[in-house]
Amino acid sequence: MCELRLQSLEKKILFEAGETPAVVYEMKKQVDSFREKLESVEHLSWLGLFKDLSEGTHKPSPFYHKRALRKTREECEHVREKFLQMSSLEVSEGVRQYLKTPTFDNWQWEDAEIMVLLQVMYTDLDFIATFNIEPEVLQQFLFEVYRRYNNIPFHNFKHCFCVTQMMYGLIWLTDLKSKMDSVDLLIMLTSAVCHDLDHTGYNNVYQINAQTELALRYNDISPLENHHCAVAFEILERTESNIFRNLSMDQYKRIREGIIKCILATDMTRHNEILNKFKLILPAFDFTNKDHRDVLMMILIKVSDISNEARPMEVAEPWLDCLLQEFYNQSDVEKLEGLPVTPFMDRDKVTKPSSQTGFIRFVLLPLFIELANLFPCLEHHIIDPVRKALDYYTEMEKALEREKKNWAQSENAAKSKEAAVGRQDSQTEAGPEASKPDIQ
Ligand SMILES: Nc1nc2c(ncn2[C@@H]2O[C@@H]3COP(=O)(O)O[C@H]3[C@H]2O)c(=O)[nH]1
Ligand SMILES: [Zn+2]
Repeated sequence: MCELRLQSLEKKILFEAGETPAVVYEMKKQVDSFREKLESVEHLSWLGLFKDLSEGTHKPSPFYHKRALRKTREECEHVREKFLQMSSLEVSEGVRQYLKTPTFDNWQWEDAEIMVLLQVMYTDLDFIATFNIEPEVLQQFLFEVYRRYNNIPFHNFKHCFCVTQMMYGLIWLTDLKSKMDSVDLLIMLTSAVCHDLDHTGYNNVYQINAQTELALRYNDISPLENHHCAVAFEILERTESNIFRNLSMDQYKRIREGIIKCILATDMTRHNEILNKFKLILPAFDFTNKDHRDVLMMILIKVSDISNEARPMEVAEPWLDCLLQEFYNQSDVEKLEGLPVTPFMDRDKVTKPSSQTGFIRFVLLPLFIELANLFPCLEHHIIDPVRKALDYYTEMEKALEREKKNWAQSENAAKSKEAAVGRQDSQTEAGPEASKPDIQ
């Protein structure tokens, strides 16, 4: 409204005075800046900073604007400066060891520090020395990766870090350094770093149903995963951020093939296909067999990708809140746009515990158990916490059911009481005659 009025005023003045007066120019600037502020902080509503006025009315309301996902230049420059300042500092031995465990708490670290921790992983796996990666190139690569993760609730830079950190932890816990060569390990870590680049918070089903640019580009075949992978190689195309620039052509080819395989394996529609392949080779698993190693690498990135529940409850639970925010947002948008609504994302159908008990029982545990068949030490590190989480959410689900039942009962009791009072009132209103038995 305000903007329209300004436009018409501006036109009038331009017509009469020949140029835009300073006062109108100033007002225009203020309107622009206010609009920008509104759009760029809209996504923060999931933090509870903004009230959703439609709450309780079941009116769908997307909580972040599709245009406001990208990081601003200022934000990136600020983090980059901090990262570069910190990158020369020595990270203590205690932190380096902690970084190798699934109990690591990502919420204690800000983005610039996370970039330093990623640098530590490349260093401590000896990649810097083995593949002759220059520190500035690794820093530029990590910065480009940071820049191309969007400001969305779940598939953001912190998720990229968690997946990479779990992969890093699994490599150490299972002593993969003694079983696979450095190229494979480099493929695994870098795939984890890049696996969700430029995710916009809307899954493949949405991309396909909404016929987005990505779905059109990739013919509905894993549009997101293909995109994450393409963005990874866009970053690696540039000499200044190409951490593989000192490798031989053959090594580069092998790494490219490996990264593509790993990132494409994160499409959950391929879950059963990949898990069944792994189950088939498991009884005679052979680390010298390339096909076996390839399947294991796909399983490891899949496990890392969905491993939040393998972490301590204080770390895992906030991640579930973030995931549900992203799910609910997608289903709200689907409702608004008249697209089929993805059932497991629908706020009218899914609760926190119902989402988790099903996911843990039917997806997480069956996958994790197979990996632990190959590496029994993982039972304690990643399966025990997942079982605990399952108990926790099963209890929460029961409590919720009880509450629903109690609520329904008290609602019914209130209704019958109201009805009884209503009957009494109507009898009194009709007067004593009305309550007399009919004697005719
Ligand atoms: N319900 C539930 N789904 C999860 C969890 N972690 C990962 N996922 C799902 O698994 C999917 C893995 O691939 P995506 O990142 O596309 O999207 C992820 C979510 O849909 C979790 O803890 N709970
Ligand atoms: Zn992911």
